[in-house]
Amino acid sequence: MSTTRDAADALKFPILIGDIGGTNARFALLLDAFAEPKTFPVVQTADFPTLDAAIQTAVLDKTSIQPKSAVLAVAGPVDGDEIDLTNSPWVVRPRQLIAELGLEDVIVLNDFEAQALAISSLPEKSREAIGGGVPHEGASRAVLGPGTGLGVAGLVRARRMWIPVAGEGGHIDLGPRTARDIAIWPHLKTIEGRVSAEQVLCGRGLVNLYDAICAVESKEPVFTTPAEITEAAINKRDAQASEAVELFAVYLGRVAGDIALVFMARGGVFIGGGIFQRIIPILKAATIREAFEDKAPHRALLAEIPLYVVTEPLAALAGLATFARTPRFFGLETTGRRWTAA
Ligand SMILES: Nc1ncnc2c1ncn2[C@@H]1O[C@H](COP(=O)(O)OP(=O)(O)OP(=O)(O)O)[C@@H](O)[C@H]1O
Repeated sequence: MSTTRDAADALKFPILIGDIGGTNARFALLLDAFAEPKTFPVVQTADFPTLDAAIQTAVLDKTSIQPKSAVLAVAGPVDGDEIDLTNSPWVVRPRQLIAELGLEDVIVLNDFEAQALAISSLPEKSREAIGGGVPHEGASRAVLGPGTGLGVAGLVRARRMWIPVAGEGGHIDLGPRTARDIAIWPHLKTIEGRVSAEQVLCGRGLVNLYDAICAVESKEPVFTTPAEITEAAINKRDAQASEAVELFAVYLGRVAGDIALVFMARGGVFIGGGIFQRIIPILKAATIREAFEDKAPHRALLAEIPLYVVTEPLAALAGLATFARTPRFFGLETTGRRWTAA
């Protein structure tokens, strides 16, 4: 059973923070309210049988600091005392973490809440603008992150707090817009007949898009992983891989524009996640920007909204750290998601 303590109740330092994706897990320790987080090397979830083993090996065995609390963000719905991860066999058991790691308090959030927390205070050096637009300081923001899946969240400003809104926005429909799209769409693998955004805008989605382009061109696909496709595109070794990466960015710009409309995100739309960071050198900003703004009858509105790529790989950890230090600045409901030692 989780307790009903409020998020505004301060956590005791040192605080272990963790961003646990389907592929990678990133950890840091927060010694006090002012120190920079002490980060640890990124680990692959597949390399450890359990989360507890990963924390023990990747963090606790590397330091003499004993955390008193933990704030973990996981890719999966947080319900109950056993939290399954969507794309990994790990199960998060907060009661077990408290008993075995000597913690007093554990908060488990959704990974896209963490991305939303990250964009509340992302420094300029950790982002790169795609085209124009001017951020409105007190306005809402939004974040999209293609990784193992496609995460989407809004960050709404109300009552002098930031309120992360993490839904399932990665599963909205993605439709064709250009003649080229119309040629490609029939070849995309669907989910129960739908081309959802996540069918295209994530690691396996990039492979889906590449395969569809090969089918249109009557070419046998030569690559099977997202990394092979981006590597071939970066080195200009393969026309279909290059087009797949270019269209991936265009479609992401298109969905980012939709999300901007949903949240009226005059504070900016941010693209996070590992894949986009890897393809920054070959991104064509003008075509992504055009896809973002192509939203009649609201083109003028979109033209004012900034679009950013998050360039800091540990942005979510920084967001979790900001929350862990000052939970009262965030409207985050932790009922059923905060566990305390008896
Ligand atoms: N060089 C690369 N180019 C493109 N995609 C890659 C590359 N390397 C890994 N990927 C893909 O990126 C995805 C993992 O994304 P990311 O690095 O953001 O991990 P993650 O944080 O665990 O993701 P998530 O939080 O969505 O589960 C996987 O689908 C992987 O196949």
